[in-house]
Amino acid sequence: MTSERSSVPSAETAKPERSPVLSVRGLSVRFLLPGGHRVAAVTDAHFDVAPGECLVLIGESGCGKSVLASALLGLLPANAQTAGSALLGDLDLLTAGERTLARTVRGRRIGLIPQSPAAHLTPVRTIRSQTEEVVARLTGVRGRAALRAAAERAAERAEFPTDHLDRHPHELSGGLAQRAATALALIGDAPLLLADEPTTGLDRDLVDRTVDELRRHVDADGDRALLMITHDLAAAERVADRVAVMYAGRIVELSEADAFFGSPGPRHPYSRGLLEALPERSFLPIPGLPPELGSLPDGCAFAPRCARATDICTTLPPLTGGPVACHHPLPAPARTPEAIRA
Ligand SMILES: Nc1ncnc2c1ncn2[C@@H]1O[C@H](COP(=O)(O)OP(=O)(O)OP(=O)(O)O)[C@@H](O)[C@H]1O
Ligand code: NI
Repeated sequence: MTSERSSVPSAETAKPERSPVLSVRGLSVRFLLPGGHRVAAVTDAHFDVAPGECLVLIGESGCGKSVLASALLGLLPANAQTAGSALLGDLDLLTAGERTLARTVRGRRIGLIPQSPAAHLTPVRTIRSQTEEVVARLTGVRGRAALRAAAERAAERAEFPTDHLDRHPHELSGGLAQRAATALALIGDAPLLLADEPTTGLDRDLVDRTVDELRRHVDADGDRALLMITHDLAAAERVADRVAVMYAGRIVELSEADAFFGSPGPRHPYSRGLLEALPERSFLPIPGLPPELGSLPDGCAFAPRCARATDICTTLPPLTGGPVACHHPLPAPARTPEAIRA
């Protein structure tokens, strides 16, 4: 997918001097349960998302991806405790009050592309009235004619056909509902787009179109970034500049997408297993199951499932100093002169 991105100033040109759109440091989330039990849903996450960049977060069901997204949006339930920081510009999302988050962050500084657009859209109102309402709330546009025109522009921006604006959500196909939800998410011109499983339930063509559109919205505005969560590794490969792999609440690998999906491939044995489990690769599932987040082992949580594990894996592998939190990462193959030239 690199060719589709090559014409735009993406991560390579955008990254070096400009400050990140989002900077997450030591983010942890614990759920406190009755009886003193604690669920370590997210542990010590560190990552940046640069202007113009798409970072995709992958990992098996239950590993903490959505909890991480909820933490950024200030939407964790009352029994959650957070640590660390998540800077969006100069605002720490983890310590900001609900009033700030509701008034200035959700919709305005973070555009949320929902998992299930049908559930996110109000069923009893037309797309036009919902779009006009969001335009009125998030922009300075006032007056009937101006709102109508602005809503149509918002629809066009997400390639939602304006002649469908007077329909209700149930009268739309899955793809059009996703575009309507995307149109709403883009209205606030938020610097960060956050998409948690935006392609669930869509067929392959629609998955491709949806992620291509997200990519286009990032490329169209060099200051914007996308953090996308997905199970769908093909969608991740299509859209990502970088990939973060989460296992049992920790980001265990953070790699350039080209290296991850191409050569040398994933370096953490878990990420390698995820990719190799795909039908078009070796189609071999990773043996065993992920651990309970309420009772994690002391060392590497993947060790019990890992063919490369040794005694040292009972200690926690640090992520610092490299992109892979593993005592025995897969080697980066020696680069031949041909490969370097290519
Ligand atoms: N309110 C809560 N109280 C206790 N535990 C919770 C709560 N919300 C989530 N969890 C736990 O946090 C863990 C991470 O859940 P999360 O929804 O982030 O997973 P996920 O990676 O998004 O999975 P999926 O791919 O299925 O969406 C799960 O083990 C879940 O049971
Ligand atoms: Ni989730």
